[in-house]
Amino acid sequence: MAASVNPDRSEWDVIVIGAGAVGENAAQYATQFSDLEAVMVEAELVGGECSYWACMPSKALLRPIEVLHNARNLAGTQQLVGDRALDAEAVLARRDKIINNLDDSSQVKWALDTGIDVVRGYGRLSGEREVTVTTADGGRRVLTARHAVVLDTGSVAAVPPVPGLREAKPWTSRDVTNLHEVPDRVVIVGGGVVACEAATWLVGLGVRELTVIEGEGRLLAKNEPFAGELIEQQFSAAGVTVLTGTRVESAERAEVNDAPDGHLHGGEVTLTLTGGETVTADEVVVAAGRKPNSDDIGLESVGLRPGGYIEVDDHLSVTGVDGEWLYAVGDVCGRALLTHMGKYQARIAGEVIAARAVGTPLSEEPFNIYTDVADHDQVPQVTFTDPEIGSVGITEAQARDRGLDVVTLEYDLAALAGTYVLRDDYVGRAKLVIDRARDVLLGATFVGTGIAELTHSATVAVVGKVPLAVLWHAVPSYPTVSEVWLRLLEALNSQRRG
Ligand SMILES: Cc1cc2nc3c(=O)[nH]c(=O)nc-3n(C[C@H](O)[C@H](O)[C@H](O)COP(=O)(O)OP(=O)(O)OC[C@H]3O[C@@H](n4cnc5c(N)ncnc54)[C@H](O)[C@@H]3O)c2cc1C
Ligand SMILES: NC(=O)c1ccc[n+]([C@@H]2O[C@H](COP(=O)([O-])OP(=O)(O)OC[C@H]3O[C@@H](n4cnc5c(N)ncnc54)[C@H](O)[C@@H]3O)[C@@H](O)[C@H]2O)c1
Repeated sequence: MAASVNPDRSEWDVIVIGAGAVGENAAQYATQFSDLEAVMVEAELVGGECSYWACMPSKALLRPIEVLHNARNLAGTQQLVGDRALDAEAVLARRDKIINNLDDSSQVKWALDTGIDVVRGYGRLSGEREVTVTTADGGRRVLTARHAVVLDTGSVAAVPPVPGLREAKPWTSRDVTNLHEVPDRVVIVGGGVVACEAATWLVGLGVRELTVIEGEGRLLAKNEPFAGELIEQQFSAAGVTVLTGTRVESAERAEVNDAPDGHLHGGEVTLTLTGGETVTADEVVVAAGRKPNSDDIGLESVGLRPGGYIEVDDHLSVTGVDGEWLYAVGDVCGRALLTHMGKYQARIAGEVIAARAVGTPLSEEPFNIYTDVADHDQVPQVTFTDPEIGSVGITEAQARDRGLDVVTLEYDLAALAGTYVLRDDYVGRAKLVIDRARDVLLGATFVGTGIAELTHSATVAVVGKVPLAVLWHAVPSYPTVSEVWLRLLEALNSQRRG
């Protein structure tokens, strides 16, 4: 949908460069309770990576796999589904519906209906409060902001500097979430969140030979160690080869093509690994982290160095720029590369912009709407593997690295009545990291079916610094997975009495 904005208009109160889910929130929060007017400049699709190439398509692909696995592992439904495979075509069709066939009309309509303008084109800062937009036809449009410019330019998949890898035109997260053909043999470079989720749906969709190569000593290295270990066990049981502590030395692909996202990018590809071992596959997926989109957005025009994550303060103002007019939110600020955290930052930035525009002082009280608290060690995340991983706060290793005196508790989730009825072969584990002196939770990790929704209870406990003595009175319903709270607190009580 073409954005219906007066082509001669050049001034708004707020300009947001990048209309990802995060940029949309920044524009909304800056304008909804103020007299400010905002425009979003978008080079591709309004809704950004999350809506079309990341969260939404990936979760659309994973959901049928989870349902099938649950049905396969439950006497009664097991007899119905047997070992039948998913209807891959139907799963891909549902994925396409969920991403609106890469059509952003409904998101543009939302913006315009909300009173937020949209300018299509590539935006670059070209001075203080000034953005120059290059349109698809090569035209240029200079926009000025009366109050603020917000950078929400996101990130792209980082391709490690391995000889031959870039030339092999590997799949990235864009291809693997938008796949249209299911390769027979796949090798994934990286063993983090993107890799583990993608491995889950690739196997579910029928990839016959899958190898995951992770440079660190374990999968999902940012989580508590048991999370990656449980996922590795599940992958091995599904026939996936997991090579940890292994790096790719070189890649070779004789035939490459210009096929669009999600189609094979050439003939077979061979990766040579540390030690000289080789892996050959029909497609290679690079899932080795992200790179911020900050190289070519005009940062130099306001005295900042291009490239890298853009540093912000807790009001999401870009540091090193005077006048409190430049903000950065979402992946490009590097605080937490997650949609929900980016949107939280955007809500803060929007409120700050609206307040500063009318001279309202920003509250310095804890837990106000103008200050980023959660990005400091209170970030929740759910990884939708099978089993799922939910975590919030810091791990035991992070706590100990900071010299904190912590108590840890672990519990086998399979030992609960709530999980016993959920799935016949339940596999799962929970861990709490407790600050001994303050008797509050610093971190929690749950691995298991049905834990995604449990994660928020831990987030409330961590952010609210709920004393464990108080948590004892938060009684979990029976029989639910939440009963793990009771078991963990019982374990703590016995430790203390013991
Ligand atoms: C495979 C995958 C799965 C994921 N799943 C989850 C999940 O389940 N949950 C979760 O919380 N997070 C998930 N993430 C992370 C999440 O996608 C990102 O954190 C989120 O998209 C960041 O939002 P953003 O608005 O900052 O950036 P983006 O979504 O990247 O949006 C940036 C926008 O800016 C535009 N843009 C860039 N430069 C310019 C410019 N110069 N001018 C104009 N427009 C520009 C881009 O076109 C884009 O639309 C996933 C990521 C991947 C890769
Ligand atoms: N469910 C979710 O919330 C979800 C899902 C997907 C992605 N994300 C977000 O997207 C971001 C990007 O995910 P990601 O998985 O790309 O990054 P990541 O940082 O989580 O994992 C990348 C992994 O690749 C490994 N690696 C890097 N270079 C390598 C090499 N040359 N050889 C082998 N291994 C190598 C790293 O050691 C690391 O473990 C994450 O920060 C995550 O927050 C979130």
